[in-house]
Amino acid sequence: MAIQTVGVIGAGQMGNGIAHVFALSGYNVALNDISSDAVDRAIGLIENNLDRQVGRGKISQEDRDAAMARIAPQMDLAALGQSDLIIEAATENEDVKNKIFASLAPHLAEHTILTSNTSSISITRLASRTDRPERFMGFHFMNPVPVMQLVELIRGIATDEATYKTLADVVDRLGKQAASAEDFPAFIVNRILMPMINEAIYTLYEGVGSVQSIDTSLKLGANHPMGPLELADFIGLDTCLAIMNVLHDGLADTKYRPCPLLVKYVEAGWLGRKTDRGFYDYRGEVPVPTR
Ligand SMILES: CC(=O)CC(=O)SCCNC(=O)CCNC(=O)[C@H](O)C(C)(C)COP(=O)(O)OP(=O)(O)OC[C@H]1O[C@@H](n2cnc3c(N)ncnc32)[C@H](O)[C@@H]1OP(=O)(O)O
Ligand SMILES: NC(=O)C1=CN([C@@H]2O[C@H](COP(=O)(O)OP(=O)(O)OC[C@H]3O[C@@H](n4cnc5c(N)ncnc54)[C@H](OP(=O)(O)O)[C@@H]3O)[C@@H](O)[C@H]2O)C=CC1
Repeated sequence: MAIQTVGVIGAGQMGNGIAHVFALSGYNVALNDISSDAVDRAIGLIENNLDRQVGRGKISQEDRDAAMARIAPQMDLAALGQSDLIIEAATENEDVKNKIFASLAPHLAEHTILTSNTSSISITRLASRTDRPERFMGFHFMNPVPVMQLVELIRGIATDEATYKTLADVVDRLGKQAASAEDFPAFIVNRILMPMINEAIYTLYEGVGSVQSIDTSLKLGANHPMGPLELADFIGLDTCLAIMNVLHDGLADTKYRPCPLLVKYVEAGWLGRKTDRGFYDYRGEVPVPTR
């Protein structure tokens, strides 16, 4: 099936990046969130990011204008139901995601493909609560979406071949690269990345190194583009904790125990860049370590 219209639910850092790349590739995008402020912020960010791409000669002004014209804010979730493809990119919480899919159910067109950008939650379980597990898939973009090449494709137990093929074609049209992952907790990228980030937080918790020395070590000693604590702040500490909890619960192995310091930061509401404070404080000119 050829996808033309896309509904994106959740206009946070992933939702804005997903809307950006789909619009730039010629898809019509309806962008939804429970908060109209979040949608307004996302549209502003997309404009800035497209402008930067124009400034660096990556895209033309015409491409930028056409992409912006293809993005429509849509506060009515029901109106997304007629889209060819829906990408749920709301908060990493299974209840939130189930409620979104339940609210959408009465409004869906027969052919609509449902996907979730979840970082960790079982696709089979999310799909089983909908009326179309065969047309449901994990569609996992990486942050920042306009820059990162990979999209993980995760089939639930019931996902049909036509759905998989349609999404693989979409990834091609976006100019990105797909990797298939089986439906186990946190799939591939986060199964490997998140325990490393959690271990970096344990390294801080146990006093082995400071925020600065841990990040410098991995940047200069292992050539990572960002240190693990900087990356955790970039992803969002609430999302990191949610992923560790899914790994811990789903694989029942203590090696996935979330670091108590990560829990404390989330309890404080210090969620990283999105709240201006996490392992770094971003409120000044330059980020300052908080430990
Ligand atoms: C949690 C999950 O479920 C899965 C995940 O996503 S895990 C997270 C995966 N992501 C990562 O690991 C990111 C690691 N970090 C990086 O790769 C790099 O630090 C980075 C690409 C984010 C920034 O790179 P940098 O060299 O420090 O910065 P900079 O030169 O300013 O940016 C490089 C490019 O990215 C663009 N960019 C940077 N941040 C951006 C953002 N938030 N949105 C859009 N574009 C962005 C810049 O415009 C620039 O584009 P051009 O090459 O077209 O000029
Ligand atoms: N951060 C990352 O690096 C990556 C995240 N992901 C996944 O993408 C998803 C989104 O993450 P991210 O963008 O970082 O999160 P954010 O916290 O930046 O954004 C989530 C957005 O979803 C909104 N939201 C919450 N509930 C609903 C709802 N019922 N209907 C519509 N919108 C809702 C939130 O609104 P409010 O703030 O008002 O609650 C917020 O605007 C998660 O599943 C996450 O695991 C995947 C890859 C990378």
